[in-house]
Amino acid sequence: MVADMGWDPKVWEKPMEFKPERFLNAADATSGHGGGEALFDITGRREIKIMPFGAGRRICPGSGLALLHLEYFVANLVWYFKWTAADGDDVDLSDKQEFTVVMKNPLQACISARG
Ligand code: HEM
Repeated sequence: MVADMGWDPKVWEKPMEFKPERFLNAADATSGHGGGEALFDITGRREIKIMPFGAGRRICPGSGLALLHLEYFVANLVWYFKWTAADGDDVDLSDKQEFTVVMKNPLQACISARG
């Protein structure tokens, strides 16, 4: 059901396309209000288009900490390593049923330390 939300073309433009820029301009995504117009709201206060932390009274109380931590973590990975796609890499986001549902052809990244 949560996955169906993410694939709903009435909610997301070209939902199956990898378009991380759809989440840009979302400075107030966690608070649901504040500066800038958010393209989405993960708190479910205004609308529910995506709910990685649940919604309502039992929403994850650690979401603020988690988002801060993840931003720091990803920023460090970008800062310390050079990222390139593996030769002949062809990402296919379609479902493949294994023990869990996985990507048919996941991204294979080559990383090397920045000099
Ligand atoms: C990326 C990281 C995280 C994700 C995706 C996540 C996601 C979730 C989800 C989906 C729920 C269930 C919400 C519901 O029942 O509607 C939840 C609950 C909860 N999370 Fe997180 N969480 C994350 C990190 C954290 C962190 C860092 C903490 C604490 C420091 C935390 C503490 C909790 C607690 C205590 C609950 C239970 C809330 C309740 O039942 O009232 N979570 N989380």
